[in-house]
Amino acid sequence: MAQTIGFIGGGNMASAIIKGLIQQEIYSPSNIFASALSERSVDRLKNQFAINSSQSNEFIVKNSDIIVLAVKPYLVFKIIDEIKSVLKTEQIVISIASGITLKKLNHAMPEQRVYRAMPNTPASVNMGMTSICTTLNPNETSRTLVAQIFEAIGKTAWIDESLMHAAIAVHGSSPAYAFVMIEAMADAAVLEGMPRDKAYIMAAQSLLGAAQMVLDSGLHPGVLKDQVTSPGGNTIKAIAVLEEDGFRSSIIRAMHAAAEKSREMEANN
Ligand SMILES: NC(=O)C1=CN([C@@H]2O[C@H](COP(=O)(O)OP(=O)(O)OC[C@H]3O[C@@H](n4cnc5c(N)ncnc54)[C@H](OP(=O)(O)O)[C@@H]3O)[C@@H](O)[C@H]2O)C=CC1
Ligand SMILES: O=C(O)[C@@H]1CCC=N1
Repeated sequence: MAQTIGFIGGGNMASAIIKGLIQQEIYSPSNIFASALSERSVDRLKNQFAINSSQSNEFIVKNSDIIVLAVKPYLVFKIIDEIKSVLKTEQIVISIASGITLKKLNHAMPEQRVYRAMPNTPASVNMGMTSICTTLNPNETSRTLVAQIFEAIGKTAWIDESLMHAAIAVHGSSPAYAFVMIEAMADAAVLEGMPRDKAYIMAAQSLLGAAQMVLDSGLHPGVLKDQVTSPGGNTIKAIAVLEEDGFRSSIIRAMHAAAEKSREMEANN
């Protein structure tokens, strides 16, 4: 494992990864660096994680073996311009920004070993999913280092860059769809009289369990669904309403919209 890791941008996604890395003892807080724009965020990073935080991106680059670009996509090339003079040859740089291609990253940092990754916020509880791609050759040793970081905080997949739009839709953005579903399920339970605090736990735990069954059993989700739906029972009544209301097609259209937005961002950044 590389000795130090630095995040340029210390917001939601960087914080989720930092939390996971510390919890899994992959890096000690003293070996993690992170920058943010505001003093308030710099203080939060220091107070929350006891890491080295700063408003200076140069400070992060100078102290880190691996640099993670974790700013909003429109800022990525501005930041690269800013840190270019202090970047070391062959330094490992991972961009997690959506819609920023390897072609453009490589062009902006020709001397560095560049990776593009799409993580998600469940990294904060070590249940992340990260897709990774690079143009570096298959036996490049830094691949292992990069994979180790994300494997420590969840599952990883090496993908062709052309699949990044799908990856963003299916696991980058999808925690948000799940949170909306949990909120809606809890509201429905509250409507039926369940206390709200219990309702959130019940909704979240049942989705967590269902997801774990898909991963552990290897069974088709439809088979697992059939195991819940007793003939003439409660579940099939609910499924019938979901189908009437276009639940599946709504998800498919929503994810297509996320992927389309990603394509648009690639074209414009
Ligand atoms: N959120 C998510 O679930 C996911 C996000 N991503 C990608 O991660 C990236 C970051 O997203 P997210 O964490 O949600 O965004 P946030 O807005 O939460 O975080 C952005 C961070 O960048 C900091 N920042 C802004 N300008 C600068 C600057 N000039 N120098 C250094 N730091 C700066 C901000 O500082 P301050 O706090 O002071 O404003 C903030 O800490 C995006 O490119 C996004 O596409 C990828 C996968 C999932
Ligand atoms: O919404 C976004 O643009 C980022 C990328 C995936 C999750 N959040």
